[in-house]
Amino acid sequence: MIRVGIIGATGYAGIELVRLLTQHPQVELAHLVSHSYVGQDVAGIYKNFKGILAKDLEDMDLDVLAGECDVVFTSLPHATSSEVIPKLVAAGVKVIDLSADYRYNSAAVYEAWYGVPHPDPALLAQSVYGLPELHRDEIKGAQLVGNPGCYTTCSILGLYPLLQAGLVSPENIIVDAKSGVTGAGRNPSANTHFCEVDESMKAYNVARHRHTSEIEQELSLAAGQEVLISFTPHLIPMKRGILSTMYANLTGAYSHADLMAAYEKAYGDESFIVLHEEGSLPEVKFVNGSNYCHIGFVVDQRLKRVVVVSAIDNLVKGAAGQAVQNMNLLFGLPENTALSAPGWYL
Ligand SMILES: NC(=O)C1=CN([C@@H]2O[C@H](COP(=O)(O)OP(=O)(O)OC[C@H]3O[C@@H](n4cnc5c(N)ncnc54)[C@H](OP(=O)(O)O)[C@@H]3O)[C@@H](O)[C@H]2O)C=CC1
Ligand SMILES: CC(=O)N[C@@H](CCC(=O)OP(=O)(O)O)C(=O)O
Repeated sequence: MIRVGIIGATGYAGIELVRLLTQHPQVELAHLVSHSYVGQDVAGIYKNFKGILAKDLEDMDLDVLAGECDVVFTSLPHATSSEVIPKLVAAGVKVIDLSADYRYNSAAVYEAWYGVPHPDPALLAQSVYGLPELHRDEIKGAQLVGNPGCYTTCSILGLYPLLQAGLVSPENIIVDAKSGVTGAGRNPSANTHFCEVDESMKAYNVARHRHTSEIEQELSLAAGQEVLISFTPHLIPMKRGILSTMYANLTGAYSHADLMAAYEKAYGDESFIVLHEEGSLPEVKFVNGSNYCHIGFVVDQRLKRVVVVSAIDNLVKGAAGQAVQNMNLLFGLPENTALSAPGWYL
């Protein structure tokens, strides 16, 4: 059995990890770490676990935790993860971090977008970006995986094959994305209060959201040249789900079938990518509760442009599910172990 520890287990992404891992046949939930709920049973905080999981939350010494686990998931805020991870890595345990602290290839880019110097550039250089569809082989041999962000997973997966095949121009790409409110975490704020969000919809952090840099990092690798994008996130009144609508200029007179061939080449064997046939587009209700990313697109021949639509559940493929997918890779298990259930739909 794989002995798992989760730091930040009572946050929205952390508790989704707990939910998914209770169904994993190879996992023993060894330690659930929390600062705010020490000594309390997880089923007393999240009552959906009543009768299913009885496990007290602990505040643990990191060396003891590392010694009693084979892998530790850190599901903490940015800049908090990097306070604990160097110690865990030094103790020899595998770490999958859900924050942004180990996602970047460049400490300077992290500093520019997060406003703080990276605390450990040497460790950042050793970490692997945990998007299995793009970096599977590197992930298998990693000790530290930087699990991608939610908007970024949805957007990169939607555009990557077209840039890799040179079917769209790397210039003037627009990513317009909408997220449910769990993307902002469990701590309530004025912006995420029910009365602020319900029956409304708003763009935020326009032209300055930090996920811009993460999407650009991976799309630049795909295109083999620098890609800069316009990225506009929106908050909408639902709990889960992300829908990205992306606009890119075609480099030639390509048909739907031409572009579909590039997607099939890139994703033909992928367990979690679902390509929609011509005339069908993704919706968040198709993916919520699941680890799948649905992708569909329309070729606008009039404007020589493609409009790509992709959808994920921010808490699953956008966070905890993808982290479990990475764990499966790290331990040589079938990648879809405990993750193959379809979305909830309703
Ligand atoms: N929500 C989402 O859709 C996604 C989240 N992520 C990332 O995953 C990580 C966790 O996110 P999420 O679960 O949404 O966040 P939450 O705010 O819901 O949970 C974070 C948890 O971290 C613990 N914590 C420890 N130290 C601190 C601290 N100094 N300040 C606040 N919390 C602290 C808290 O638990 P306790 O007090 O018990 O220790 C808390 O429950 C973040 O880095 C986030 O950016 C990534 C992709 C998607
Ligand atoms: C709706 C909402 O607020 N979403 C978050 C993104 C959540 C996410 O993916 O997380 P990382 O912070 O780990 O990159 C935001 O815009 O900041």
